Amino acid sequence: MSALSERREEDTRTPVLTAKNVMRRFGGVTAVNDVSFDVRRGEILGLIGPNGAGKTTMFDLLAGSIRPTSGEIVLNGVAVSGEAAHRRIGRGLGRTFQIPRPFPNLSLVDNVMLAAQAQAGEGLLPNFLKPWHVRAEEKASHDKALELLELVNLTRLAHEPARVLSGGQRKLLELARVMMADPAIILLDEPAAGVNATLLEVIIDRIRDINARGITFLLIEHNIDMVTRLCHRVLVMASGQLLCEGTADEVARDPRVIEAYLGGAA
Ligand SMILES: Nc1ncnc2c1ncn2[C@@H]1O[C@H](COP(=O)(O)OP(=O)(O)OP(=O)(O)O)[C@@H](O)[C@H]1O
Repeated sequence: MSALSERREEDTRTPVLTAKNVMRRFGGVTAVNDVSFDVRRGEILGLIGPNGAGKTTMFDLLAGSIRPTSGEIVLNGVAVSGEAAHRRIGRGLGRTFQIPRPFPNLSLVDNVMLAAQAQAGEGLLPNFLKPWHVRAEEKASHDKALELLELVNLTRLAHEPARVLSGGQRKLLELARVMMADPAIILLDEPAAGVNATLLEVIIDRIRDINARGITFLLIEHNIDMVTRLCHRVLVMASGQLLCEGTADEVARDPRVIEAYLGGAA
């Protein structure tokens, strides 16, 4: 085997994202307590657990909106715990939010293009110095935004203002926005929440399609049907800790998981 192909093989085996003994306290509350896991390259990994389990805090830690009290986050082989969220986007991490907030009066295509600008941290000076370069970049960005809107079935609405979108369509737009940065991994926060049954099928279908292009997913989801249909593997959190992992069927049968959900409901 050549050095190059060995390197490639190694790359595909390196987890995209790793949490190592991650802990996060808020005052007296330990929201995430000594959690370790890998997100394997190419998989769709689910993160489930009852309310208050620490899932959103874990996402915030992975994406860089908050720092761990202790422990380490490794993204594509690089320790990133001290790095800001926008640096992690540059390293291939995309994140969607439970309640997407597009610019309501801008068209869908402008919303997607703006995501790229925000991600590149664009300054005024380069634009002033090289206007022709900027025009070419804008054209490429516009074309890419249209392609991504097609990928998420929103071509028909590309030039409509984002305010006309339903909750589910906003989630699809968010997916297109996140794809502008060519992520290696996308963290999806409750993609099924507030989405009608028809659009849910479109979202499941689109996530599968994007995953088939080699993009890894980690998703928080309360809709167990969606988790069962989409996820290759599932992690369960409860009271800040990782309770177990397995296929959706395995974790659904695990007495510790049943107890955690029943305990939460009591
Ligand atoms: N900024 C904060 N300040 C204080 N406590 C917090 C903060 N963020 C989260 N917590 C606490 O940390 C714990 C975990 O919350 P988190 O939102 O991560 O859970 P979750 O699993 O995402 O819940 P849900 O499914 O309801 O969204 C909870 O007890 C919560 O009250």
